[in-house]
Amino acid sequence: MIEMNNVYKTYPNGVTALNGVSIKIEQGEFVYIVGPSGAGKSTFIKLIYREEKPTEGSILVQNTDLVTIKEKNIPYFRRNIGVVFQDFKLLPKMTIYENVAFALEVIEESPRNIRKRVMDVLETVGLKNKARFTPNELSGGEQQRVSIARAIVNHPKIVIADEPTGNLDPETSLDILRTFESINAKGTTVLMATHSKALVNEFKKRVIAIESGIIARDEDRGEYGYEI
Ligand SMILES: Nc1ncnc2c1ncn2[C@@H]1O[C@H](COP(=O)(O)OP(=O)(O)OP(=O)(O)O)[C@@H](O)[C@H]1O
Repeated sequence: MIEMNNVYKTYPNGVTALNGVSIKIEQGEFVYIVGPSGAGKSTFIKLIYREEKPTEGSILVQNTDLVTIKEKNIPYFRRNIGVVFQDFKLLPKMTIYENVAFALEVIEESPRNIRKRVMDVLETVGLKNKARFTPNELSGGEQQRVSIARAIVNHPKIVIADEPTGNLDPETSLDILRTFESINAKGTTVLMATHSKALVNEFKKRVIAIESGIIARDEDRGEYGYEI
């Protein structure tokens, strides 16, 4: 579960990105985070995986208090969470296999387990046959599927995606959305910040709209609600 209570975030330059946010997201939900550019969506997301710390308020994620968590415990906490970015963030000199395996090697899995888990997850995203390729030999949609594989290979409870379809065409975006739906169907919470009106209005989910650092709307099966 994700729970924020009266959260404020002011960056060191004085910009207040979140201005009193309270929200509860249960395990297994699929939530779109929408809102105008600069509204605070990425900040909201970064607070959940403890990339940023709130200035005020409380945040509980998977029973971990993200205000009092010790620095040395942050890597353990992050094993609960897979993160997917708009620009994929793949390592260009590594193969697809290595990009995904890297996420496991850093947590000291045995080589045999790593091989099985990486090949299983590449199969899940439909890229088993491209394991030996490097990222620049893949299409944008395929690269995004690799980054999703990397995010889910540890079986996290929560997957967070910050504009995962921002660089992809509509057809490929649909494919990525379906991949997230199948991850969600297995019980993983999915949070997706997006500017895609088409996806939000077609695949109805909970919609949390952030505007000027506050929650402006929170609707089950909501609409995108902005003109683009
Ligand atoms: N590291 C930072 N330091 C200072 N200000 C920041 C930082 N990150 C974000 N901001 C500011 O906080 C506000 C909210 O930014 P945020 O990235 O959360 O918005 P967003 O809703 O994700 O926008 P977009 O849709 O354009 O990605 C903006 O005014 C932004 O300039």
